[in-house]
Amino acid sequence: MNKLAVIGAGYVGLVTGICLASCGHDVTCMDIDECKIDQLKAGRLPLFEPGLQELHDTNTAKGRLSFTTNPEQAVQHAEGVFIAVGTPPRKDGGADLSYIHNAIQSIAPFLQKDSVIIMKSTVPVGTHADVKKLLDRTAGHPVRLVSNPEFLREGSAVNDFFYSDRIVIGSNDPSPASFVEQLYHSIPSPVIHTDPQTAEMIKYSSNAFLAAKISFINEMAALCEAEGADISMVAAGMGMDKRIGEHFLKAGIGYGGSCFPKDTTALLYSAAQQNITVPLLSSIHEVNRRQPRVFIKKVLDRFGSIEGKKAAVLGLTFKPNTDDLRRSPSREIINLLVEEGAMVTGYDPVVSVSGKRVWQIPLAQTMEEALTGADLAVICTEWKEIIDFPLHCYPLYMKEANIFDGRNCYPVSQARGLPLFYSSVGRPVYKGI
Ligand SMILES: NC(=O)c1ccc[n+]([C@@H]2O[C@H](COP(=O)([O-])OP(=O)(O)OC[C@H]3O[C@@H](n4cnc5c(N)ncnc54)[C@H](O)[C@@H]3O)[C@@H](O)[C@H]2O)c1
Ligand SMILES: O=c1ccn([C@@H]2O[C@H](COP(=O)(O)OP(=O)(O)O[C@H]3O[C@H](CO)[C@@H](O)[C@H](O)[C@H]3O)[C@@H](O)[C@H]2O)c(=O)[nH]1
Repeated sequence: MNKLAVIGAGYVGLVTGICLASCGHDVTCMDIDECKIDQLKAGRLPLFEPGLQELHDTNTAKGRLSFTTNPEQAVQHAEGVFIAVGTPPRKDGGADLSYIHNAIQSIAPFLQKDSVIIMKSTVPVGTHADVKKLLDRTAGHPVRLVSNPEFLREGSAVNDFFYSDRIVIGSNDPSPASFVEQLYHSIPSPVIHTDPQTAEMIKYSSNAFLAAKISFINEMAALCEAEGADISMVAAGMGMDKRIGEHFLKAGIGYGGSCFPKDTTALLYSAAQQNITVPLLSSIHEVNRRQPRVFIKKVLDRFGSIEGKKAAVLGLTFKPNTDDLRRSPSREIINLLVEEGAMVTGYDPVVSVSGKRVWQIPLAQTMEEALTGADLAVICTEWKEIIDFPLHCYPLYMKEANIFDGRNCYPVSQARGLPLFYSSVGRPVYKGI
């Protein structure tokens, strides 16, 4: 068992720290955000992630987890130090590495001579070499640095950590690489060892490929609508081919979140820096950018104008089982509805109860409240609560049950015979009114 530090107690930092504590390691999580650390010290997680609070409580009780804002305290005895700070997009699309640089500068003076720094943050190819130089210079001695990108998904992060499809370890030196591998010894996932730049590239290529699957299926959905085919069945039929695979073929209003949008643009930026044309990559991004507007056109086609209409937007987070609103397609959908003059009320199973004020719109406390008196409902996130809310209940609350389902939550057959209008993505429209 090892003494570890995690720098950055955000999504990845907390999942990494708490799960590694569950593997038996002694972990200190450090963040510059005092509110976050105070909250963590008081036993509350600053984010919603199924299963994480329970693991946090167990490991805190066992004395394996602690939290601090002090970099020296975090790293002075640590054999391994994970860097998990953000790498948000800059205006030009490139990744902003200033948080990485600041984190390195704050910890380097306090590192043990033989400790291993492990890069969990998603960083552009080539960053490893630059960070290594910065580390050596600031620490005043050579520091061992390993690239260890993270592949967890929000909403299923705990499971993804313990049952990861692979653990990628990028290093030119076998000794720190095997140190990192043994940290994960209780996790039954295959390990792939590469050089650092290949590890960095695996992360970006994986996200770009998954984003490509989504943009591809969304483009096919548009064709399905024109031809009267059903994208759900098309995806099922395609996915049965093992070479294609069934996952990430759900058509909808496009991908959001803190990763796909920023990582595809960062890759585009890197390609431009290298003077390499990447038309496929550009299209993935472009198709996704257009997707909310394509969806709202269905609303406008139905109503002509939505000026003064009451719209309920169901689901605000970028996907279910998280409270993360970063780059959520719901935001663009809401902006477009408001731009067209609609009066929007939002509902989200997690955000509504949090008491947060989101995007300047009123939030209802229940789905029924959001739907009451509405002229149209737009489903943006496939929360279980929304899927479980039967289609036949919409007309009970709405002024007129015009439902625009951006996540294909219901089988179209469920609409049959009901007094409602049901339009989804890539599937036949049902006009019961
Ligand atoms: N969110 C995901 O699902 C996910 C999955 C895989 C990889 N990633 C990558 O992991 C990295 C972190 O993402 P995230 O979603 O956890 O970000 P986040 O914004 O949730 O958390 C980052 C944290 O780092 C802290 N921080 C900033 N500067 C610091 C410093 N100098 N010292 C200590 N703490 C500092 C911030 O206060 C914040 O709490 C990114 O590179 C992201 O691309 C994210
Ligand atoms: O078939 C699909 C699958 C996903 N999405 C959307 O794609 C976005 C991202 O979803 P998902 O990938 O499940 O969530 P993230 O938590 O953003 O995880 C992605 O980004 C992380 C950060 O890099 C990686 O670690 C994960 O492997 C990668 O899946 C969400 O808006 C989803 O609604 C679709 O529209 N259709």
